[in-house]
Amino acid sequence: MADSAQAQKLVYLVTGGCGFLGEHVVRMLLQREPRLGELRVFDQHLGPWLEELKTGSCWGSLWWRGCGRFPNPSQAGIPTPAVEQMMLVSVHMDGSRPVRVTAIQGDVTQAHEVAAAVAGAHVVIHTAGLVDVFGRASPKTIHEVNVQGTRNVIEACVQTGTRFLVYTSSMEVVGPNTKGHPFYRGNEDTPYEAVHRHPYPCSKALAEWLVLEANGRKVRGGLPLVTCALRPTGIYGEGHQIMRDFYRQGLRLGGWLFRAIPASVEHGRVYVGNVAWMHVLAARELEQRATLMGGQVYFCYDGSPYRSYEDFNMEFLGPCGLRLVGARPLLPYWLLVFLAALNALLQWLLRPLVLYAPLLNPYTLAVANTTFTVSTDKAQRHFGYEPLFSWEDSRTRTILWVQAATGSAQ
Ligand SMILES: NC(=O)C1=CN([C@@H]2O[C@H](COP(=O)(O)OP(=O)(O)OC[C@H]3O[C@@H](n4cnc5c(N)ncnc54)[C@H](O)[C@@H]3O)[C@@H](O)[C@H]2O)C=CC1
Ligand SMILES: C[C@H](CCCC(C)(C)O)[C@H]1CC[C@H]2[C@@H]3[C@H](O)CC4=CC(=O)CC[C@]4(C)[C@H]3CC[C@]12C
Repeated sequence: MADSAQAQKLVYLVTGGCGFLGEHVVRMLLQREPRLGELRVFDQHLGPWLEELKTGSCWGSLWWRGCGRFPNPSQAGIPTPAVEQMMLVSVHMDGSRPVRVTAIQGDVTQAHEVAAAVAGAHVVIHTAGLVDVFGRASPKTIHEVNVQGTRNVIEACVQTGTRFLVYTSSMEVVGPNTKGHPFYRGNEDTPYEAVHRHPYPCSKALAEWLVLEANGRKVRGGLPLVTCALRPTGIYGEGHQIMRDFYRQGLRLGGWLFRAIPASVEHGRVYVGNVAWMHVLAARELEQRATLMGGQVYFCYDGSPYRSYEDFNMEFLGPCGLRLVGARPLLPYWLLVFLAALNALLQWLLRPLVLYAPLLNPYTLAVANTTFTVSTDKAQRHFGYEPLFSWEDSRTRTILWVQAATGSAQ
């Protein structure tokens, strides 16, 4: 954004701002976005950590809960959302100047709630999504949140005049595909047959397409919308629930995990702090580099090593006392396929009675068992991204989190 606007304070909205990635994006913006004037955190479930922002702030006295009014609602004739909100005032980590943080409890599937939250924002970072590959939610719900929710965000930008939209997509919009073709250290231009059947990747692919297609649409006031999509591979780091689940599973099994996937199958992983940093940089650079970045996709990458899903997890779980048994998978692949199919059948049979959603199902097995890694520098070339955290830092931070989250610190 223009130099003359150096002093201009920008309003950012982060949807899904209380999720695993969203929280890191919010904290990163507060720490590293000098032009941040107001930060709106929109989520269906507001996290208690938002209140820590207030505690950590010397401006902490200004705080309302359930005030029911949004600061800038009438700007585009948008009604205020009938949701609980809280406002608090926080500061940058360097204590330089205040930033207003507004937490908005809302649902992206509700167009009026999204429009009210977007009104007056300069930039929207849309990370909210239903991440479900285990069959916990129905395909319809996944579609509503991921596709209709994204459509609502785009329409809200157009209606209210917000020009910059960064969408959190996923590697899953590319693959692994249903045929199990490997994607070996590919980039954004690598040809690949992207064929999906599972509701989650289908929804992410459709939502990404909507976002990219919206690039260039005229927003209220006549200027063009500028959009881009970031595609993380498997994200890890502080707050990664599946990592914690694997740790607990290992503890239940006496400190052992059993190899199910060959070590030669590479699964792309990226540290959450770097994914968040990439979002902040992309959002910052969208105006200045609109022609270059508008309508583009970027894989998220950093210096995390290429490993199998299980070997990668052991980088963190090993130092927490777990061991991975077997240089090769202990069970033959056909048996895993059978067990995954059995799980799917049980899920279907039990659905009227109870939700049975184990980690192993035909889809997760196929993803874990198909090489999918990226090697690219597109984000560096287009908007100057360099990972903020080295592999060593990312690893240490994640280990400390697993230890703290599970009480395994020695
Ligand atoms: N976790 C991963 O490995 C990857 C995640 N992604 C994408 O990153 C984004 C964030 O994912 P995570 O942080 O892992 O998931 P998460 O589940 O921790 O966070 C998603 C957030 O969105 C919120 N949300 C869900 N439905 C909502 C609704 N209807 N209205 C408002 N908020 C709603 C949730 O409350 C949650 O706070 C998602 O869009 C996901 O598709 C992409 C690649 C990899
Ligand atoms: C849960 C899977 C591991 C199961 C191992 C098994 C079959 C031996 O029990 C996870 C393996 C790969 C994960 C996915 C991958 O990292 C890509 C993703 C991207 C997203 O956008 C959302 C999450 C996920 C689908 C992720 C989900 C867990 C795995 C399938």
